[in-house]
Amino acid sequence: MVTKSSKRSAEAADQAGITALSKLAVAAYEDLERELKATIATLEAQARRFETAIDNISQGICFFDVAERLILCNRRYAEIYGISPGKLQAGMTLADIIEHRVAAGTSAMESEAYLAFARSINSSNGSTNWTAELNDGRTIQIIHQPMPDGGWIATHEDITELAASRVMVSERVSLQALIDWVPDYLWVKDTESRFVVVNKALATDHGRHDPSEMIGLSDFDLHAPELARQFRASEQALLRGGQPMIDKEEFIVDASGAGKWMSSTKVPLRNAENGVFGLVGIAHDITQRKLADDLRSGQAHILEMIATSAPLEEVLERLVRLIESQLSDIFGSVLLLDADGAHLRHGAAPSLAKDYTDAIDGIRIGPKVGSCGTAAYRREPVIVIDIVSDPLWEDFRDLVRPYGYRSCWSTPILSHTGVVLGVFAMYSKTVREPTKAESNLIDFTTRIAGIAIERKLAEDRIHFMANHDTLTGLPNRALLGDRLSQAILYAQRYGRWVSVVFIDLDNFKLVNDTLGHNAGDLLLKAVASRMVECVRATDTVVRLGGDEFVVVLFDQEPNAELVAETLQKIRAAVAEPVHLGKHHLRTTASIGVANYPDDGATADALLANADAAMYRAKELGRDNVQFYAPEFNSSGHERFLLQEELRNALARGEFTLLYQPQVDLRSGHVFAVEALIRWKHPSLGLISPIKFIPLAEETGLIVPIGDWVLHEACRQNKAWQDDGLPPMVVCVNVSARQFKESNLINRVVNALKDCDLEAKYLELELTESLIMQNVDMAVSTMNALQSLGVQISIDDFGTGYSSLSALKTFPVARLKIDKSFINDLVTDENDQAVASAVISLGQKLNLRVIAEGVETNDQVAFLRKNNCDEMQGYHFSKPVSAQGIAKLLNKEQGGHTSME
Ligand SMILES: Nc1nc2c(ncn2[C@@H]2O[C@H](COP(=O)(O)O[C@H]3[C@@H](O)[C@H](n4cnc5c(=O)[nH]c(N)nc54)O[C@@H]3COP(=O)(O)O)[C@@H](O)[C@H]2O)c(=O)[nH]1
Repeated sequence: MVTKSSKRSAEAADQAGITALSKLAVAAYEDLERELKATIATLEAQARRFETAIDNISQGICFFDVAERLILCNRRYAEIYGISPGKLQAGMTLADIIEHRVAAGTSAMESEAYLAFARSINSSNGSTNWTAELNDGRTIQIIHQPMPDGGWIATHEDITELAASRVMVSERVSLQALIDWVPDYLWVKDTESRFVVVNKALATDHGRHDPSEMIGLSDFDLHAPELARQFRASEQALLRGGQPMIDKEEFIVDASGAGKWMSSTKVPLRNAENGVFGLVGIAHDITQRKLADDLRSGQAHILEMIATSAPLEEVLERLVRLIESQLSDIFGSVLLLDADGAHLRHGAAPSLAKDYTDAIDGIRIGPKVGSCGTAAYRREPVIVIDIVSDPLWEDFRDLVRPYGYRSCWSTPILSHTGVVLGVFAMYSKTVREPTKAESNLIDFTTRIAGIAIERKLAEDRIHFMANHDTLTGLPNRALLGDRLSQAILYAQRYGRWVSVVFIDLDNFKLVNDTLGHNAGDLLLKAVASRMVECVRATDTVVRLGGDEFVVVLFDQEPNAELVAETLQKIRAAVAEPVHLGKHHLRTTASIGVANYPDDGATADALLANADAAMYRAKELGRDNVQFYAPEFNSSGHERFLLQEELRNALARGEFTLLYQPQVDLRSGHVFAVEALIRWKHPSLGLISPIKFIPLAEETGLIVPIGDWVLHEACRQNKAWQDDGLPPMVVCVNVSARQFKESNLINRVVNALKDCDLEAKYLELELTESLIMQNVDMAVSTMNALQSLGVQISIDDFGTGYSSLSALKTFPVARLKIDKSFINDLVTDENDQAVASAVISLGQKLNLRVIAEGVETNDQVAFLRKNNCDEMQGYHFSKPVSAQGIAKLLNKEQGGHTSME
């Protein structure tokens, strides 16, 4: 039971309890509040740390509640979407934020579409990873994680660059297979010239098994530094300038060490903003085309060299170098076959060891002389695969060993007529046969080398012919000037003499005319080689033409006697008989000498003076030596004066005629006279026609002078007849110039008419050489003269070039054997041969033959014995005046002067 006190006390106790409880409650609340504050502070600190932390991560992050309100987002999120952080407040709806993004151009889609999309992925169970392609071109990767309360957390990462590389990588992966099929090099490089994409061809040639091994490498990892620098420099320029490089030829060395010519094209790569972010390259191996081009242009160049007469050594060297540039491990060599046809001489071997080429220079060809000597000998290619074991090289193995050549393929170089000109050889340091390409190049080289060598030989021949006499092989006039000038320079420098010797063979023409040109040629050759034997190798013997020679005695002691000794040697050598079958030909020489410096300072002066001296030798009866004397040349001035005098001589009546009788050898009676002109100069005295007739010819004065002779001879002949002397023929010499005058016939007709002389008493003497100048014209003029009744004879017969066939057609009555054949008739077999040949020729052609210059009984006896018809000469009478002839004929009529 409950009492009052107990109730009160119970109530008091309740009050105290309540107070205590309330105190406790207050205390508990305060504790709680403190704790709560502490907790809140802790939480706030955590929240700040969290915010700081999420603000510093590289991804954007955002939290949304179930009502699509923003709880939290970091700074990166604001950055990614281009919204100022101040605008992004907690509590903003997703729709608001999307509006901001649309406005900033950083939305992937329109607001409604985006909201729908966000809600759909938020309603899915798990997280969603997706990429948003923003309107501004960036790619954002978003991982959306729904929360159990219906809100969500999402991270946003800008993966634009990554996406690009991913594209590249994925494209690369798909392209790789494709580009690996391409045989050319294909690659992509970044802006640092590092390979990003490489095809198999490029990787393999640069020693990489897989193209991926090349990624990240640069040219410095593939090529020599210099080449790599060049590539980098050009690529950097291309990347900077943005201009492509098209088909540039570049030389590289690949991993195997082989050199290659590439035609490279490099094009800059541009992104959407047109910025250059790399380059793509493609390179095509043009080594073969380049070699073919080089071969073609090298070939053309070599042919041009040949055509422009470049030195043979240069042509051959170029040729060998061209071949070597086309091949690897090949050393070319050209050896030339010597003129003796037995030895090989160095031609060109620019890459062979010099000691080796020196050692084989001059090697004799033969059946077992390595590759080259054997090829030249056999006239066929000799392919030695291994020098060490091939028996052909047995004798040369030790020679070649130090140089390491192991195979040698030699092919003869042939002329177009198949003559061996040399050999072309390819040496290799490996034991092998030639490849097809090498064989083709061997064919090409031997052909071109053949052309070059043949051309050189032809040029040498032409040069030799231009400077030498073909008959004797002696230098000719062209070379004379050069040699003489050199000799003068030398003599000038060392105080020596140069002797210039003019040599003219005496009566050479006779040999030619009587025994034929072959005999003449043999005589000239024999005489030429004898002259060469008489002088030193440094002297020069020149044939000027015909029977004229010049000897230049080089580096002479200044001593005329020593020069004379050499000349006497030459003279004696020339005079030695030359045996031609049964004939023993003998000739003599008229020699004139002029010495530098006494007789002339120049080549021309020395030659002119030596010539003048030679003429003096001729004048003095031939077969002698004359040293030049200044007075010889006064003849030039003399000639000039004479010419002036000659012009007036006719008007002044200074000419006169002498007559030389011609005698019939059988009856001994005079039947004709030859009219011979004389010039009686008032102060110079009697001048020989030998001196003035050539001058009259040269000046044309011979025409009026010849006219005067014709008239005077006809007049005198008629006068003799009128004086009662027995009628006879008067012979008048007609010179070449006169004969060519178109009105010669009229002149003759006039002379006969004026003098009232019957034509049959006039005979015209024409020289053989005059007739032969123009046979047709001569024959027609002779026919015209003959039809007048005038007789014609051929003077100086034997000294010209009449052919028998031509002679038959000449309307001539007589042949006159030149007196040069009569001079030594008794002693000289040749003269005898000529004289008797002319006599028998006359008999055959039914022509009378007269010998002129007959002086001795022996000559007369020979002529009679050989049935010569007539003679003229000092033996019977010298040329005499007209009165002298009258006296002589009167005596003859009285029976006192015949030859019997
Ligand atoms: N166009 C003309 N030419 C003429 C004329 N008159 C002469 N000539 C030619 O001049 C050359 C020299 O003549 P010339 O000095 O008169 O000599 C002649 C004779 O004197 C000489 N001869 C005669 N017999 C002998 C002899 O026994 N011994 C010897 N040493 N000489 C002799 O021969 C000359 C005659 O020669 P050719 O005429 O060949 O018969 C001479 O070429 C004359 O032709 C003229 O008017 N016109």
